[in-house]
Amino acid sequence: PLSPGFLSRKAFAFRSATKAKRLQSRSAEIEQRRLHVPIMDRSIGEPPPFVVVVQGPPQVGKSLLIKCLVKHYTKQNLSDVRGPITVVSGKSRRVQFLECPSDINGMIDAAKIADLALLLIDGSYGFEMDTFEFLNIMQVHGFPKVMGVLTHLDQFKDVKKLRKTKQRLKHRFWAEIKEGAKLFYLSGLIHGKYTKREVHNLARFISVIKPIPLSWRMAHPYLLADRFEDVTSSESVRLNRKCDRKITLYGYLRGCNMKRGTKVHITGAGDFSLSGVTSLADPCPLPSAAKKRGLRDKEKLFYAPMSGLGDLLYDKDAVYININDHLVQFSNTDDNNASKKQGKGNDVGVALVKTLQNTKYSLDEKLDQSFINFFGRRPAAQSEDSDMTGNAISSRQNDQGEANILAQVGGNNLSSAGTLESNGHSSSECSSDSEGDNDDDIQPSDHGVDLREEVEFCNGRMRRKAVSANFQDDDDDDGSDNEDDSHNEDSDDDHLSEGSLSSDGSGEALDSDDGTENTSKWKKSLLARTLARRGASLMQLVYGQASAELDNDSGEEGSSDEEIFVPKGQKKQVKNELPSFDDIDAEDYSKFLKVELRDWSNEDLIKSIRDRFVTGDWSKASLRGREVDENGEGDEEIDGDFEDLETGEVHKSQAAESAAGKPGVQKEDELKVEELRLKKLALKAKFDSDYI
Ligand SMILES: Nc1nc2c(ncn2[C@@H]2O[C@H](COP(=O)(O)OP(=O)(O)OP(=O)(O)O)[C@@H](O)[C@H]2O)c(=O)[nH]1
Repeated sequence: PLSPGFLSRKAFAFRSATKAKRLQSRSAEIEQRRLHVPIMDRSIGEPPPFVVVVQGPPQVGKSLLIKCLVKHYTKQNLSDVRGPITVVSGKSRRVQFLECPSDINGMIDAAKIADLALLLIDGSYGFEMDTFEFLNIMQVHGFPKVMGVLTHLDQFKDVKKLRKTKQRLKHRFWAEIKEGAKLFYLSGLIHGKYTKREVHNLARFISVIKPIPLSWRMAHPYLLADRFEDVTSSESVRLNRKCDRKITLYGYLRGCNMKRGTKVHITGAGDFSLSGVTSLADPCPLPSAAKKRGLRDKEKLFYAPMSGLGDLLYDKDAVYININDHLVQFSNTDDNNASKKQGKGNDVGVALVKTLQNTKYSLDEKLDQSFINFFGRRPAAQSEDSDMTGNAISSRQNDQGEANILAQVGGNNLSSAGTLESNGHSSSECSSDSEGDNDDDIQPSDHGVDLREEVEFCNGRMRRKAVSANFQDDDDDDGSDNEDDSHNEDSDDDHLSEGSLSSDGSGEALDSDDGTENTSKWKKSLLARTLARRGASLMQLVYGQASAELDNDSGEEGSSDEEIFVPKGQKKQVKNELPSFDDIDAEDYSKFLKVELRDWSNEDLIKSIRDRFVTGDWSKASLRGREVDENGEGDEEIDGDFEDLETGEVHKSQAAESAAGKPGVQKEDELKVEELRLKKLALKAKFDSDYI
């Protein structure tokens, strides 16, 4: 029989007051969050282009993908991917592609401005550490939309194995990012390019993705410079090569408005004050806007000044027309690949003339600067002038502590990869067991984490494989293949349907609130790895010596042990590099960290700042100070003169005494002293008459 209590209960009603309260506050919180979601202000004009950062380990196909996408949108062949490339991708949408450098500093910079990150993964090799490092960095800067792209899938000869690998990588990608995160497959190359159909589908995906409004970015003005120019007068550069430069930076302003005179931080260069901001004509307007202006007969669909693509350059007060290099054979351009454009190969004569154009110093100057090195030791690296070169997103230092530590090891590996790359990109199998230095497992295994870094020599270079305990890379096992991957064999329609699904926000972004069962432990592992490295002594890593000797090197100048390890010139340079108060860039506060403190027990130093604590005439203040002093017997110099009222003795200042030789000055001083004395006598007489 049903109890009366049960009958009186309503369906879906709360039974516990606390639970009801909790749910109520949660729904109120969700509502508030919805209300406070930052919204892009479209009233000012067209929104700036959507930034797509293409990231991946070296040689994964980043440049090729950007070239293919640019070709898809603009029908233009891009010879070189340099700097941001803006293309019109739809009636009311522009996309700015940016290749993320393979070093950690570049990754940090790129993560700050990415609206969408395309994570390129070499399907034939598997996940590499670069991907996880980039994910970790993005987590710090506000997570944008993320999409994985698998390349090098044509290296699988066996269809079955390809299918299995795709599935394995997809599940791992989901586990690392989020269930349902989009992973795109680029099945191979045709005539050295990705297939048109796949590029088309990827472009459709990119166009449907909406950027996540990140509150910090919405509240701060920032711009990705797509062009920069040094406008310092050549005369001042000639007089002083290290003079303060004036740089003009061009780019789309994002976030909010920038104020005139505000301070800006340029990544890799430091803090600077802005001398002016000007709005220019849009170099890559939307088709609708271009029509309205009616100034162009041909729609311009791209803008990539750093890559040398495009014929017009917009300046503050001028528009420049680029003439193709083959039309002006010997003009001095900064395009290194100019000869390639001609399609005739490298002509010796042309190359000679071009090198002459690039000569900065005459032969005499070069001879003056040259020196003979008797020993094989490298001279202390000369700090060359601080010219900004290349990409506006350049390397930056000392910003993200954790990331920087990763960079130390990552950088080493990458640089070694650079030297090995000259062997060429061979399609040989990984030779992980053929070399003595293989399997340098940097990761200490006693952390109990599921992500491990495995350095190995593969395809002609060093690669850092991201090995997970949960996802075995057992390519060889050809066990039962009857998994349900019919949905995974992607037809193009599959891509599109998934695309529309992910475009409503359920797909790519890593959301910390949900997806608990799929949250991977890679962040934890990276942190553990970083902490482990932090403790390691560089001395020990490089020389295999106990670091104890290093600790007391500051005290012992001529320690013979040090001289073995540190080239003399370099050691001196390191010491000189410590900035002092005088040469420090006062605007860059980060540099204060290394400042040498002054010795404030030094009497002269104290005197040098004495004036800062006194307003008005120092001599009077000093006089007052001395009058207050009861003894009047200090060793300090007396700057003013006074009369001791008790003894009637007149003390003269040293200045007055030294000036005694000059009659004019002496007279004036005597008059003053006399006047003062009389005043004091009058005061004394008044005092005596009152009290005695
Ligand atoms: N077989 C095959 N080769 C590919 C694929 N994707 C890229 N490549 C080749 O890989 C090489 C490197 O491609 P890039 O686009 O220069 O790679 P990247 O990532 O820009 O390289 P870095 O700029 O050096 O980091 C090129 O020779 C490409 O043709 C692919 O899917 N299959």
